[in-house]
Amino acid sequence: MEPKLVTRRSLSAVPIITVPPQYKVTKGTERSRRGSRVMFLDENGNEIVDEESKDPYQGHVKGFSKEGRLLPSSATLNLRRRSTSLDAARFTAWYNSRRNSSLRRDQFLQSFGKASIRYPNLNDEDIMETTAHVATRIDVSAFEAETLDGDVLDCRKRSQSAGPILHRPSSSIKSDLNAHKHVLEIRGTEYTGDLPDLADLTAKIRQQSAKRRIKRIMEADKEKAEQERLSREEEERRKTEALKNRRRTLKSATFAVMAMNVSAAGFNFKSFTEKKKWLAEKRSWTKQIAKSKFSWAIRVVMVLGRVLKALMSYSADMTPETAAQRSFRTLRDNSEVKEMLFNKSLYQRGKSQYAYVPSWAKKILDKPAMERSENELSQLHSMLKGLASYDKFTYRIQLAMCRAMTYTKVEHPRVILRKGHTGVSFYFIFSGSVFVNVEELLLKTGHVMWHTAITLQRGDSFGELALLRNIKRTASVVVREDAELLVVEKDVFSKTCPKIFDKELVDKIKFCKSLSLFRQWTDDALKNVCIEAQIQEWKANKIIVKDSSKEVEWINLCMQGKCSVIKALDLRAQLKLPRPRRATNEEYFPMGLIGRKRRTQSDTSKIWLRELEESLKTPYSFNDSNKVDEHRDENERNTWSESEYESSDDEKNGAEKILEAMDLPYKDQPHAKGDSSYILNEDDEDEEEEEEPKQTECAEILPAELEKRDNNIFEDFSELIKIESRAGKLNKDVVYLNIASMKSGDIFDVSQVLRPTGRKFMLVSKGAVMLRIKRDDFFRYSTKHTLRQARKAVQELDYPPEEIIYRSYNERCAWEKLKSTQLQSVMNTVQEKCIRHNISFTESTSEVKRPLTPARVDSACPSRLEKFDQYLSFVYGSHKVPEGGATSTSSVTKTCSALQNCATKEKNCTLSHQQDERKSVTFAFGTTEKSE
Ligand SMILES: Nc1ncnc2c1ncn2[C@@H]1O[C@@H]2COP(=O)(O)O[C@H]2[C@H]1O
Repeated sequence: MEPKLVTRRSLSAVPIITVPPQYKVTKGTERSRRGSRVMFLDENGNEIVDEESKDPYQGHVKGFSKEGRLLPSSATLNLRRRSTSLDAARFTAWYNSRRNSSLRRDQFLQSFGKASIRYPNLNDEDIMETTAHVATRIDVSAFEAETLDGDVLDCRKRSQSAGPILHRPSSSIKSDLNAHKHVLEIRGTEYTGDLPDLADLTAKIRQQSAKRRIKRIMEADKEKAEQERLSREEEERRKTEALKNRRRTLKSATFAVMAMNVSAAGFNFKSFTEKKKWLAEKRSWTKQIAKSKFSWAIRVVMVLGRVLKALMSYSADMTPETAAQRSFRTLRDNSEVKEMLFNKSLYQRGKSQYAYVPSWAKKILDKPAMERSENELSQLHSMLKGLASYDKFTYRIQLAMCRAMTYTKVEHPRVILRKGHTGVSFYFIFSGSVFVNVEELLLKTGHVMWHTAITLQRGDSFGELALLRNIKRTASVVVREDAELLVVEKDVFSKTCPKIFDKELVDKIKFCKSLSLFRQWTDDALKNVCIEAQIQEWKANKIIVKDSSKEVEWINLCMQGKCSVIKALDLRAQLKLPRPRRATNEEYFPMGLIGRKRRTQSDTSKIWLRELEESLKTPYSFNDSNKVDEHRDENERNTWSESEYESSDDEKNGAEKILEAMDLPYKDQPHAKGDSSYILNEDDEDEEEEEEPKQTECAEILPAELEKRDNNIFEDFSELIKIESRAGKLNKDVVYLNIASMKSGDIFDVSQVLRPTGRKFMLVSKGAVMLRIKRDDFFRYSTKHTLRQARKAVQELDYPPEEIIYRSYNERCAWEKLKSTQLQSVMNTVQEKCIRHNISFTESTSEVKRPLTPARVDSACPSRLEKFDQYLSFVYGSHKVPEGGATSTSSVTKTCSALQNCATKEKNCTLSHQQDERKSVTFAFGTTEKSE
């Protein structure tokens, strides 16, 4: 008997239960009671309908046919439930999971228990085929056991005699249900396929359904949110629209009202324009008033500020000094708290150093020596100034080295020099650091070991020994940190530099010998002082010393050319002149101080070297006739000559003197002289205290800034006056007076050198060559006797005291005033005459009506005075000019006699007490000196 395949869509996924004849079907399962309808189909697949009610039969089947007869035992009843969507979903999940397993399709169908399944993925015909031969074998229990959890029957209740019972298992039954066992039990050995794991299946279905549910919920939420958003937007749009409409309506209403008003009032275009104009004017007045009020307020604030400032300064002047202030001032004056005070200049100097060689300097250093311009050399020189080893050379040697040096960069751990090699260059370290390694003989063990003698860093130099002593390299130099080196070649360093040094030394000694200050000095002492001394050339108008009371490190002597000694007179401060400070002997005679300087040179191009050597033959021509050394013993003076000096110095050539000036602590060691290749060491233990090189942090400075910096140091005098004036247009309280001029052989502020007075003078060059001697050296090599002599010699050279300078200035001012008054009176008389004679003075069209003033006459001298003469002759010429021309007129005579008187008076009063011309005070206003 073939079961009929139910193909109706509504029943498509609903399993059909075939009831074997021997079973009774009990009507009314739990599920059916809850709504899953159970249908009974006959063997043809038709619904069994209740005879009486004509409704589909839903009661239990007790083996009756639809006619109420008992069905034959062979009859088959198809019992089916109405599907629910849940069933279909579960089935799909189940089917999918099974399909993916290794279960064969027929087995699946078998295991599922039905052939009457319709599912889109299954071919109807396939199912038909399969179900045809399996349907008979499948019983209700098998289906029930395999079907979804809700429909699993409790097979334990089943008995051979009892009919199948369709009911929902209770949860307790479900929990310990072991379905596959029952399936096997039911199926016997016929079934060989995989058995579904019900727990897995259930979990999977639940999981999937939960996921779907969540997805559905999320989608619903999303949709809801979207809808809400849309509705909100719509709402807003509607609101805006409404507002717009309202405004539009309002506008049109207002316009209508206005129009009505205007038409009612009778609009007058003229009055409207006037009113508009008036309103604009009113606005501008208001603005102006506000502006003027504001400027008034500013002015008031400024005036108040000034008043307050004045009051503050007045009160500061009037406030008595507190005890603490007084004691601090005393300490400061006595230099006892010198270290405590912040030295700004030192700080600035530190800042201006370079960390690395700047690119512009590298460009210059790349050029051949001959192509480097003077300007470039001075830029290089400015950059190198401050390097300790560079500063030890004299100015001319520094310049020679600047012309010749090259740049090189070496990286760690390169060996720059090797012990025993022939020396070819001398090196300055600009950045980085190097080890100097020497071979050391340990006397205790007899071992020779390499030992780092020193770590050299920025500002140090090396490689001089082999060049100056003409020996092999005495040590190896290895790069410690990547280093930038400035290299000076052997020719320049060992030949030219000593020559320059020798030449300069001879000049220096010769010059010093000609001065009274060094009259009593021995040759050796003089030579020692001169090794350290420096020759410097100065252009006109450069400030050599800005404040003599502070810059006491050097003694300045004029070798050649001229300089002016300037006193900046602060007119406000004249009433309380500073009391000269008396220093202790120790402070000003530091016999134990040590100071050093050095000189070197270098280059590649031989032409410039030859030129330089040629130029060395010309000595500095300092003025011997001007020397103050009038009382000097003629014989003693004659004993000194260049040739004698040279012959007396045989044992020390220029190179050795340079080494001396370089002040190297190791220069006398045997290895440094080439006598031994080892340093002898009695200690076995290496005590290596490596000093960390201090790298100066600083920014790169461009040449322009460098120039500026140099200008700050060696300022222009005219610049200085400009700067001073800038503060308050023209600073009338400070005047610069030229109190003396220096020529060859003069010493600047010599009294300050021997016993500082704290007086401030400025030294300005008019184009000069100066010799700077270190003050410490001067005192180190001088004896009591020579000092006494020096003091006596320089007594006459002191500058006039402040009182005298001040008085001279006042007298000069009085004279100027008198002069101008007299001139004015002459001018007035002349002008009166002109007017009386009704004659116009037609000197030039632009000056016709302008009265002549003394200032104008003064500024135009002498041409103006000539004109004045012409004018007088014109006036008197046409009306009988008296004999003798203009000068014989009474007024002019009167003027001349007045001028004469004034001049005499001035002459008398100008430093009448000072006979020496050095002490005459002339006046410098700005850079222009007004000579009498
Ligand atoms: N003991 C030392 N301490 C510091 N530097 C040294 C010492 N010995 C030699 N040098 C330097 O190392 C350089 C090696 O080459 P030079 O001999 O030409 O010059 C040498 C000096 O500049």
